[in-house]
Amino acid sequence: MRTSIATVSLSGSLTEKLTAAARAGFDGVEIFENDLLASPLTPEEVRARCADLGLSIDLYQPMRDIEAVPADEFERNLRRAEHKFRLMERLGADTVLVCSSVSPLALDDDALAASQLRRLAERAHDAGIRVAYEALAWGRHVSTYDHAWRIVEAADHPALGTCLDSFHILARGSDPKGVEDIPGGKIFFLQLADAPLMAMDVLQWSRHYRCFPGQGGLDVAGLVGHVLRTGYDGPLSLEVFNDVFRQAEAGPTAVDALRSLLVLQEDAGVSAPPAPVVPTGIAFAELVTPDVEPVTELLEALGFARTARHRSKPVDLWQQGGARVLLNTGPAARRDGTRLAAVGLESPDPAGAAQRAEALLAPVLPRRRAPGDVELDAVAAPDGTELFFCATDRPGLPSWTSDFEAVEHRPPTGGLLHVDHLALTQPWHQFDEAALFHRSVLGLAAQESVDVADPYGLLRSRAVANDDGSVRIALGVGPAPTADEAGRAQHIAFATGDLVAAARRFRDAGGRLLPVPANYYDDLAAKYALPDADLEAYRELGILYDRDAGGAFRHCYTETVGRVFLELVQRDPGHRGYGAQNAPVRLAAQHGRRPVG
Ligand SMILES: O=C(O)c1ccc(O)c(O)c1
Ligand SMILES: [Mg+2]
Repeated sequence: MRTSIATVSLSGSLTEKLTAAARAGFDGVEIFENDLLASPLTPEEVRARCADLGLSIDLYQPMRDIEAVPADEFERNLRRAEHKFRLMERLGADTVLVCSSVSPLALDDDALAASQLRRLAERAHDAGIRVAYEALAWGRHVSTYDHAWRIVEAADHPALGTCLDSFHILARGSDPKGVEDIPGGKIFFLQLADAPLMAMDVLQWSRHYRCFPGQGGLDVAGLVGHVLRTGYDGPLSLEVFNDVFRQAEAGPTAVDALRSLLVLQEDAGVSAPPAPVVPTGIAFAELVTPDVEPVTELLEALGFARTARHRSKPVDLWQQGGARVLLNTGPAARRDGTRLAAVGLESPDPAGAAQRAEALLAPVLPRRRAPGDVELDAVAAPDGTELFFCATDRPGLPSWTSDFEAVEHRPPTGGLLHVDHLALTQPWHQFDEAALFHRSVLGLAAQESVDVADPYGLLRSRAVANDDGSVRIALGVGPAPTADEAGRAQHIAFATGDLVAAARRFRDAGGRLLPVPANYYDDLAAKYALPDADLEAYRELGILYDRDAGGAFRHCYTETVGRVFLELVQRDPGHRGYGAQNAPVRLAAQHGRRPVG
């Protein structure tokens, strides 16, 4: 279907918005009046710019406070509308949005609303324009889509139809099934937005928290299904008012937006991109570091062994059980400091996973980095983390390990089994985008997002995982664009069957665990009836404890190197969490310590 986006959804000047929409691949735009008023371009120039960019102008919006007013007021409104119709002719836009009145002058009189909208439609018709009447959820007398439709039906003019907006419909809790009672030809326009579920005033909710479909908690795909069953064949158009997107760069936001529409069309059953190929494990986590010594010391104290070296690049493979860490000391490392730069995802079908990613607009990375390297499918996540779809020593598929040459090593010793989870901190303006990306591109399921108090702000965290928990990624976002190191830190968590033993071994090998205040253990003793010996060991080692219906979660942390720290985890098989309850204590402890390296 044709895709469109309202200019209000993107940041920047009108020109920047149009360019971003076109580059992302949208077919058209809704021109938001304020964007035009603030633009130095004439309407003719905007029209030409859109034509150059291959964008149609699908809607001009909004006209406000038109209908159900006293006669003299309505005459003034008609005059105002005539001006806008002439402007639309210059723009080459043929559909105008009229939102239900919020004016104190508006009367609760449907017959009056219908007759005045009919007169407006007659004038519009003469100008070759169609009027799409939309119920704002906070409209003074008309606030539901079915009410707006009854008025349109009563007005009965070919140039008058309705505009449906998923936010207004779903935020009001209207039954969307009734949409199917509207003839598709009378639905002149369809605007789409999602929103996180919040208990707040609907106007504030709409103006500040709308997000792209799939990023919030509304069933936008279900609504689209109802609309399509009417025979509606106009564009799917995004209209998102959002405080974060207003500030974020328009280019990436537009790509994010189009991805949401691609996923929405898949969910609504109108398109079938290559199916998701859900990863079945973490093949490796790659750290880049300019400062190899502290990282090596950490890995050695944890019992990792350096088992192999890349044939052509300064990359070492460190291994212990099924946990593999690549340590990259190449040029990128000197640029950005120690960070988690890439993740190898064990994939049942690496090429299929890459096709899915590409269809959903993920930037595809070169398959072969250097002559002689194994060809690997890889894409970039929104935060720049490289995701490799790969196979580890599986028959019939090239293994990424073939690029590595074994080196002599002592056996690994630390009792670590595999990667329990990865925690990737997202740029502050890309949190919702990241969750949608990991869910849709990788086929992972997202848990609810949780708020975590940091001493200097609030962090949000949302985990995505596959069914058996062999891939778990915690996406976090810092409190502000300028979050300090603790707020921006990433980590790798390794699973062990015996955390107390693993932590002791690490400490005895010279590793430093993040100390946890005694107050925490007093509280833990009050909360859970833990055996004294366990509590003593936890206190001694800085082990944190959490429990849900599925069992216990014990974890502790190493010190931080650059942006990265490591976590040791002992997870009961049924536990689904990540120790969010303990995160404030961990963050406070980390703020008190400067990272090494
Ligand atoms: O918030 C508003 O005023 C507004 C304007 C136009 C729309 O289409 C809408 O959904 C909301
Ligand atoms: Mg709208």
